[in-house]
Amino acid sequence: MRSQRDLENELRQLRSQLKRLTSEVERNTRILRVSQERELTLLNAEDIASLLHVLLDGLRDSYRLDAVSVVLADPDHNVRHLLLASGHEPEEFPGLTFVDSLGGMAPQFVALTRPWLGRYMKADHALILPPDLGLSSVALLPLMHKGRLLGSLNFGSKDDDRFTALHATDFFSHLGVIASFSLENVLNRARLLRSGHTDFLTGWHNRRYLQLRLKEELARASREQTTLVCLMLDIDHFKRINDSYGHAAGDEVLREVAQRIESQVRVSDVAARFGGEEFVVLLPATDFAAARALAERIRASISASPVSVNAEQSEIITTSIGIATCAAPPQGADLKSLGESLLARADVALYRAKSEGRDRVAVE
Ligand SMILES: Nc1nc2c(ncn2[C@@H]2O[C@H](COP(=O)(O)OP(=O)(O)OP(=O)(O)O)[C@@H](O)[C@H]2O)c(=O)[nH]1
Repeated sequence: MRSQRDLENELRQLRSQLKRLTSEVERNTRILRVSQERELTLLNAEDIASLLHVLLDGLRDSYRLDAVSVVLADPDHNVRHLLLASGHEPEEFPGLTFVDSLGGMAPQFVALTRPWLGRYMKADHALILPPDLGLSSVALLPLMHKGRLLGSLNFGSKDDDRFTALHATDFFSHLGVIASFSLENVLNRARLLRSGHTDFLTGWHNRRYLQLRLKEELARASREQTTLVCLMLDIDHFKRINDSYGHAAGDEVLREVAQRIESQVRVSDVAARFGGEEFVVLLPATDFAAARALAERIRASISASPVSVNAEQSEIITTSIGIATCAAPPQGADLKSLGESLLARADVALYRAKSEGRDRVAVE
């Protein structure tokens, strides 16, 4: 039979075990509650800026992290412009980095389809989480949309054991999915607000408008039996402007280039910003010789005088231009594929102008 003392000992042990378990359950309940609250805040974010605040500051406080960062692939600067259009500068969000491509940011990005947890290595992770914070472990959560890696949400801790390859990653996967969904949601809301036919940066028409007008102009060319010419223009080595002077300077250059093109074309021409640093001009009822002369004038007007990149500095900007022509389409022609082929041929010519040395006009 067990003695009174044994029983008392056992009871004491049980009590302390119960206390430990209760506090563990309480802690887990608290973490679960905090996680659920955070997830709701993420899902309810109404705009990009609020979402970024929740991701960067909210998650850091809720999960008591030493650092949080977000890296987003934004090669066409679309996300940055949506952010600017909502009245916020990217610089307001320390911890947010935009890149043209994720490759080279961290070796794990090559195949980041699930969260990666492990040691913080300066050589591998300095571009995504600052090396001067004394971080010891990291969790990299992929931000995906339709199977494509859009970026990553990154957690850093000074604690070696906080994120290790031994940890279960279900919690992080779930959070990554919620964060990705919330990001796509606020981006779509912002895009909707700005949909329409105007390019926010230059005030020019955008690609959607160009595609509509292209079909209309081809229909007219078919009706009136005239030729339609397409100029596709791309700024040379534009990445260098962004890299040397920053994104805002790059934007200024884009605006100035748009103005210089505009000053050369007729009101009846259709000019649009086609993509990042690419512009398209459609010239209805124009013959090839006139179109080529105009392309040369545009090219010369852009490189003729330097463009200011900030209050003190300016740079000579050059452009490459590709020209393609569509002869009067026969009645009943497939205008959609004619339009696609015209743009594609202008793009091939543009590519040739680039490969032949840039700052020139090339013909299909
Ligand atoms: N500031 C700014 N940069 C943009 C925008 N859209 C695209 N870009 C940048 O434009 C650059 C285009 O670079 P690339 O396609 O490598 O071409 P490039 O440097 O112009 O070189 P080439 O075309 O080969 O002469 C990328 O760095 C984009 O991030 C924008 O709206 N604003």
